[in-house]
Amino acid sequence: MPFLELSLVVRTEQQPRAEEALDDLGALSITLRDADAETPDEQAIFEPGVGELPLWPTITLDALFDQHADRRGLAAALGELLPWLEPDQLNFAEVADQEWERAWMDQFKPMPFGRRLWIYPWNIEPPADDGLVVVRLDPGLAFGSGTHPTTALCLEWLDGLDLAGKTITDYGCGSGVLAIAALKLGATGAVGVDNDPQALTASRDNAERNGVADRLALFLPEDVEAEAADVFIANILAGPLGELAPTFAAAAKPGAPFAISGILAGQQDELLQRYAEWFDELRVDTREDWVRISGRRR
Ligand SMILES: C[S@@+](CC[C@H](N)C(=O)[O-])C[C@H]1O[C@@H](n2cnc3c(N)ncnc32)[C@H](O)[C@@H]1O
Repeated sequence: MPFLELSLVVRTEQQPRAEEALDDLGALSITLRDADAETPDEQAIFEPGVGELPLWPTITLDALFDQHADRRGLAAALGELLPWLEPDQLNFAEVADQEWERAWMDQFKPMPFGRRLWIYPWNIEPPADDGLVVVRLDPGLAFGSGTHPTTALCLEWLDGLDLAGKTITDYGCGSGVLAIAALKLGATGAVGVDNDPQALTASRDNAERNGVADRLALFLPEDVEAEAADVFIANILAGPLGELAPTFAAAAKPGAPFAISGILAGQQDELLQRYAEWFDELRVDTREDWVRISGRRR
């Protein structure tokens, strides 16, 4: 399937906001490159999804959209989200599906999180060891392989909970990695929510791959039909986390442990204030430049 690629050249300090805007507009994947690199060999490529903050002075963000996406509409919406954007910072191209989005899978190795949990690429056979909880994953174009610090923060938090017999809601499920990990750690049922239909497809495929599809219900945000859960987790971005706080409060049972991530260091204070309306025992944990807030529904 070919894609529409929107490339954006920005200064380093503009990158987080530009990436958030592309994500909000529904980019299927976002890759970061050094805009000043002259040869492909010099162009270190960051993993898809929300990126780190590289030291390059200028950065090219390559965002993939559905091939039928409206170029003019995207350019106008970006102009509203990023008022400093000049037309010459933007470029559209059609790209063939060269499976390039999978090239990074070669770098994707088994990774441990917490005491028992491991994420394995779908094409590597895990060892037979009853003490390990293994999630087999093919993120495809959806975000969530475990390589990003925010996913890692969430996986470690899940590994530290007693999930036996519990239900969980994973809001912004991406590849389904968190919901599937929770099910493999003992949760009886999970709800995954994402506003990207491609993420729901990836979550379903991964749930099948892990033999937990019958315990995972998947919804677009507008279609959610689910009771409040025993545990709640959301790894999105600070903006939507702030807006969705009342939705999350309603989705978590009284006393439910909750965690949110996707928060850049420095963005946590406003969220702590907002979530204190519904959640207690709030604490902040950090990994690289990213933050996880956890606590308990009042
Ligand atoms: C950073 S990824 C997290 C994926 C996975 N849960 C993980 O931890 O790796 C965020 C996901 O949230 C979804 N998302 C962003 N804004 C959303 C919103 N307002 N409602 C539902 N999903 C949203 C994106 O499509 C994306 O799949």
